[in-house]
Amino acid sequence: MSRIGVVTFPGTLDDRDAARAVRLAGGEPVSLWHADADLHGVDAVVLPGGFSYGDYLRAGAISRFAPVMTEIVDAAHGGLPVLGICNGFQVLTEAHLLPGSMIKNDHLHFVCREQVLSVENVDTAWTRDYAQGERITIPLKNQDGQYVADERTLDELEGEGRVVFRYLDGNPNGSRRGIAGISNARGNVVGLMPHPEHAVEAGFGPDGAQGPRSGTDGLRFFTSVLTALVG
Ligand SMILES: NC(=O)CC[C@H](N)C(=O)O
Repeated sequence: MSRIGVVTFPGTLDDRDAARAVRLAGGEPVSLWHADADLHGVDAVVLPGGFSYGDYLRAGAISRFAPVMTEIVDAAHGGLPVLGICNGFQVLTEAHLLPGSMIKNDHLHFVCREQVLSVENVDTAWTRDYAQGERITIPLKNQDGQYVADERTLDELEGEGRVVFRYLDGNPNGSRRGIAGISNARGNVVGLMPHPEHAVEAGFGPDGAQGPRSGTDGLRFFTSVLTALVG
């Protein structure tokens, strides 16, 4: 059974939900601590949501220097699948595994809602179980969710198909070009602001592709990586 590491920093909130999502998808979650100096042989890593180090300085700016991140950055360059969800996405940009930055939502308020997204690239380790262009609904909850990058970087991301998710039915935070999530060039590292791990169990997540109150549109992130690992 594939072992998926779930990292806990001081201030992480969603590590338990991420571990549960891994388990429901059929994987074995392995807890990784911010101070760990090795990855305990995991096959992939999830950086969950929350407020690591209290979002001091800038969300993700301190976590980037945690010992576990040194290992994750090295392993990601070697092809290890890494998923950053919300605060995890912020950590990935701060660690330069993904380009661009996350700044305050344009309206300067915390947002918490059910968010519709389009899946625009199914050639990544974390999206292969979705259909190209599929519409999914998962929760969004953050204050620093506005994705920004210079025009050249944005053009490059678009040109290389690395915009993996885009907001539909309105842009909730002013993100450039409605970008909700991106990948690295190789497709093993993916980051997004909305939370797939909160939409993995029937009856508990938002309405999704499977019909009213199905609530499982996020589960295929986790089945995707398990398939990618065996395939
Ligand atoms: N849900 C989260 O992970 C919150 C992320 C982040 N700290 C923010 O509020 O922007």
